[in-house]
Amino acid sequence: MLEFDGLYKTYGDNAVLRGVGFAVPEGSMFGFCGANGAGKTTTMRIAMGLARADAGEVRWRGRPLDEAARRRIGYMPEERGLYPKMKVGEQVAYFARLHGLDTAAATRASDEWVDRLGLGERRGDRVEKLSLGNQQRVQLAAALVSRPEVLILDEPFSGLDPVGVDSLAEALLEQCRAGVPVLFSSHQLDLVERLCDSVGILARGRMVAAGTVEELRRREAGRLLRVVVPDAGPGWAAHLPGVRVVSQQGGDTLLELDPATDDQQVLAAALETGRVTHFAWREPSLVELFREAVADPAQRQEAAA
Ligand SMILES: Nc1ncnc2c1ncn2[C@@H]1O[C@H](COP(=O)(O)OP(=O)(O)OP(=O)(O)O)[C@@H](O)[C@H]1O
Repeated sequence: MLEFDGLYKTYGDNAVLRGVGFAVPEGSMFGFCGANGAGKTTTMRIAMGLARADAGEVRWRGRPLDEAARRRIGYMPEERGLYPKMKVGEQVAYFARLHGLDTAAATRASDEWVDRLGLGERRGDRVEKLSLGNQQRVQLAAALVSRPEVLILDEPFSGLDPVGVDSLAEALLEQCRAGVPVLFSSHQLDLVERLCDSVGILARGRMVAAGTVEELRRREAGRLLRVVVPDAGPGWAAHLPGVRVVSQQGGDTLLELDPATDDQQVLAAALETGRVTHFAWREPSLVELFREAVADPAQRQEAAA
């Protein structure tokens, strides 16, 4: 288990982390989400010893991470860290040697990962000649080449085309299946939903939501109602008590109901407009869960008032 426990970090008067805690079991994939500037990179940098926490610690298999343990972590930093003049194959082999492989093993591992990430034909090219997405693949190969026990990846999918996304996703799932805990940050919530066993959403210095996507959904279940009323005017639901109109396109309306609101009253109001062709609870998407979780509670109360 990779555990983040009670992390605090303040830069000047900016309290970035205010008690961040979560765990990534071995063999599972954790999607680390949060708005820009929420503190995801800071959390990962603390794990890697690149920033110091004011309080709290990160443990791997019950022990606080030290330099030796960190050498067994595959890390992809946000700022990336490739040598532009080095050739792709040499670059990946270089990272393998940094993690303790001898020259022959490093070359073999480099060849394997360069091929698996679809860079075989670029092996002899300098990194600087590669597109951004291909440089990203080299960076990933560098994180994977030492057969790490843990993977910590800062926005590994950003900038990749769909084929790149698929090959990266497959590589990460394979690591998971081999028992490696994988933590990655991403703003691509569809990907997080598709790949991750669990998700954490960071906001206001804390994990405001964490669990499987199913658990997060259940927490919000029974709140989103889709009603299709083809003959209704645009404002038909605007003044219903305990109801917020999330979206409306033509008669296709998505409503959020307060827990105490009676759905049958909403149905009655819908019928008053004419035909009702669809009336059903809808599971929130991860994007909707994210919006809900990161929304400032004070603003939400204001909006409801
Ligand atoms: N070295 C630093 N000195 C001062 N402030 C910093 C430093 N590093 C990060 N911060 C601040 O900490 C906050 C969190 O930044 P961080 O990069 O961890 O967020 P993030 O969730 O990774 O954001 P993004 O999704 O945009 O990458 C931001 O307000 C940032 O300006």
